[in-house]
Amino acid sequence: MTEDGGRRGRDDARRALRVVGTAPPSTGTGSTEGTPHRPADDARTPPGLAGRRRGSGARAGAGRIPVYPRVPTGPWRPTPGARPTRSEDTTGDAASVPGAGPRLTALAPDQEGPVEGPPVETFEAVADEDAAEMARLRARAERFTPEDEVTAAARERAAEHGIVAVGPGAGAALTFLASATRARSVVEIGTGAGVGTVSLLRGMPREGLLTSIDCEPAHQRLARLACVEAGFAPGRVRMITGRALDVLPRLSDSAYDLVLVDAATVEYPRYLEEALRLLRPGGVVVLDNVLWTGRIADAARRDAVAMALRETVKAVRTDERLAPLLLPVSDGLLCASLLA
Ligand SMILES: C[S@@+](CC[C@H](N)C(=O)[O-])C[C@H]1O[C@@H](n2cnc3c(N)ncnc32)[C@H](O)[C@@H]1O
Repeated sequence: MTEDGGRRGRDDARRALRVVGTAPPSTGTGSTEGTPHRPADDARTPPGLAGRRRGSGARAGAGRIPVYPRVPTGPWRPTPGARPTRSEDTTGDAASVPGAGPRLTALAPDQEGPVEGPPVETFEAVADEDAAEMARLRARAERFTPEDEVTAAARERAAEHGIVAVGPGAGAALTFLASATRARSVVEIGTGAGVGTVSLLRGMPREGLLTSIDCEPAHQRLARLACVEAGFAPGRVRMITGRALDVLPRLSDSAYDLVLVDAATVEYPRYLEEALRLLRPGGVVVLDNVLWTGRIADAARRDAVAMALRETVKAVRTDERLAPLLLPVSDGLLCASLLA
């Protein structure tokens, strides 16, 4: 595609985002739904582990897991055009970054009340009959690639521990993307019970290394078990325990082929920025749960999760450096490749 063609397409995409106006703020239900409960030790020197930042990131047998107290947070605000500040000093071991280890749980933005702000942009409305037909097609696509016993067991453990694993369709898409891009170095933000981890590893070449970040060590134990059951050597995965936004700045610029985002939804805009910094040209970022079981399209929802997801979707659609694609599998897999 020519540059003009690319720009025209993106202009169309921008127009397709509907400005819905200032919808009445949702009151917040106190529910944690929509904030999927998303979890240092590898002797291998991973590709891209920091200590050697290149440039400034200028391109633009686990038991039952206890329920931990929520981390109090201030209200989330949209951050148009903002880049997170990162310490210049990024030397050190990513496994010992501040924030590693403490017991955290995903944020509960719905409990923080509505977010005030500019008019909401969301997806175009779809006629009911179209939606019903699409739902049927999606259900078929979801069952097109049946899961094996290993994945089914990992999924069951995820459910037992309250972890929202990637859906079957999304898992198949991850294997496909890792294989099609021959992804040798992959970052997974949100290890969970390892359903996504195993899906990615199955598509990666044998020499590939997957770096997986989660703030819950217990979740990472479940994921390790899933990897062992799937027959992957421990050296194929580097688990880093810590908060994603503490760990990610320590990974090197332009060193990764694929980044999967599946942790705290309210942090998606910042994960996206980090992911674009980590990717090499031609690399692919994949964000799970962007359709949020359809709730993202409801303009009346102005809570932090909805706002963060919309901000992320808009950023991916309008960034001229990216070739975006929304796969309506599972809960919505937003993909984008970084144009070379
Ligand atoms: C939706 S689950 C990931 C599911 C995983 N992809 C799978 O398929 O099994 C999200 C994970 O992100 C973790 N998480 C939530 N907030 C986080 C944060 N701020 N930093 C790191 N991990 C986080 C949770 O502990 C949880 O294991």
